[in-house]
Formats: sequence, C-alpha cells, structure tokens
Amino acid sequence: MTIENLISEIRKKNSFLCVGLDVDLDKIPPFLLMEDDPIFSFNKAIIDATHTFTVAYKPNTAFYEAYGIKGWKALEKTIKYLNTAYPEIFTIADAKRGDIGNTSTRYAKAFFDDLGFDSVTVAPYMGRDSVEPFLAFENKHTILLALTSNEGAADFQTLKNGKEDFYKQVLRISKTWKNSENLMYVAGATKAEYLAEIRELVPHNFLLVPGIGAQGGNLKEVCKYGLTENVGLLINSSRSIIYASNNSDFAEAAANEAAKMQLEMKAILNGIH
Ligand SMILES: O=c1ccn([C@@H]2O[C@H](COP(=O)(O)O)[C@@H](O)[C@H]2O)c(=O)[nH]1
Repeated sequence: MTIENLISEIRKKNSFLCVGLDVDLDKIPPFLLMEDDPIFSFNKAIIDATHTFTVAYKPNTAFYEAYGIKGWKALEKTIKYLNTAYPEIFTIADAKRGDIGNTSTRYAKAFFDDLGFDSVTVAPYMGRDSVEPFLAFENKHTILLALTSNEGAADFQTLKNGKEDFYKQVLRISKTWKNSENLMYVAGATKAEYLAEIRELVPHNFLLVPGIGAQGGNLKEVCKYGLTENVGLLINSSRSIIYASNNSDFAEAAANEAAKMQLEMKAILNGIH
C-alpha cells in the first residue's frame, strides 16, 4: 500500500487507529476454544466488528509463534482474510526483525511477499545493512524501533552516545539509508513528551505509537506533539480493545472501544481538542 492510500483511508474514516491482534487463548471467550481454529475465529470476529473504525491491524507475531505451526497458520489466514475482505486496510507484522543482510532479505520476503503484509517492525541495532533489505521493497514499509514504550527504553535508547541520545541517532542516521522514504518509526505513547523532538528529526514520517490503553498512554498528549498535516500517526491499542469482554458479546464490546477511540480521533482531527 502507498502512503497516499493510507492517508486517504485515514481522511475517509477520520481515524488513525490501529487495532493490535495479540491473541492469547487464555483471554479469548472460552466458547471459541471449541472452534477448529480459535485464533482465526477470534480475529475474524474482531476485524469484522471493528474495521469501520480503524485503518490498520497489527498482529504481534509472538502471539502466533507461541502456538507453533497452528499459530503461524492462523496468522497466515488472518492476513489473507484482511487482504481479501478489507484490502484498503494497512497491515503491520509486529515481528521486530533485523539480521545480517542476506538473512534480513529472507525476513522481508517472508513478511512482504509470502504473507503479504504492508509493513514489518524492525530493530535498528544491527545497523544499515540489516535494514536496507527491508527498505528495498516497493510500496512496503519498514517500521524501525526508535523510542519504545517500555521502561527498558531507558537502558539504551535515551542514553547519550556522545552528545545525542541513542534513539535520536537512530532517527537521524536511518534517514540517510537507501530508500529511507519507506521508513516509519515506533515511538511509545508512554513517552509523549519526547514526540516534539522526534518530530523535529522526522517531520514527515509516519509514527506507529503503541501504549494507549493497557499501558496508560494519553491520546491527546501524543497528538499534541506527534500530529502532522498528513496526520502522520498510527495509534495502536491491543488489549484494551480486543479483550473488552470475554463473553458472547466480545466483538461488539471491541467495536464499542474502537468506536470511542475513533470519535476522539475525529474530534482531534477536526480541531475540537
Ligand atoms: O514500544 C513498543 C513496541 C511494540 N509494542 C507492542 O504493541 C502492542 C501493545 O499492546 P497493548 O495491549 O495495547 O499494550 C504489543 O503487541 C506490544 O508488543 C509496544 O507495546 N511497545
């Protein structure tokens, strides 16, 4: 998907919400466990109920890999379903990959060509040659971890390397890489105050912002510093939407949570806040 298509979908829906599909069989409604493929059944119901309020879905691959081959098949069915039923929706494989060049190329092929995701999250630690193989794919997007939402972000990312924080060097240096126009960045909602400085370094790139909902981030704060004239934000929320209920009304409850967030986003986009 092109960035222009993503922006047009955001404008059409007045939403920049990304629903995280982090499926945990201990948290889904127990009656779904009788199904042939409970993970896919859960995802399909959540997607069908929430797609009008959201512009992106983000399965975190850990939640599928944890169930072995069955989990990977459910991930494959989920992305095929999204690409067939809702091709206008942006898809993110939250896989946090990155390795020596020839290995990164295989990761990129797996997520972009084989599975058909629009984007994949990538760790920057191994540097340019570990990321450029992902960037080489046309109309595919590499979402580089910059400033993550967890406490451990302080262990390396906000440490000064010379005069500059490490995460700022990730932003600045990655902009010089080949096909860097295909870069987006992860910036945690729990560190909204850093977004102003992030925006100075990457004024035009989309930011994937996890940490609203279960991790306590604040949507208005994030928007205050992170919004651009092309919106430039994808706000992810996983547990607070998909586990809003674990009864027979789970999909409706998820839709209600997504609708609430979309209304807030619409108000922000229309300048009411
Ligand atoms: O900095 C980061 C990077 C990734 N994540 C992932 O996003 C979701 C958040 O889930 P919630 O249930 O909304 O907390 C999850 O898949 C994380 O692994 C992140 O939280 N922070």
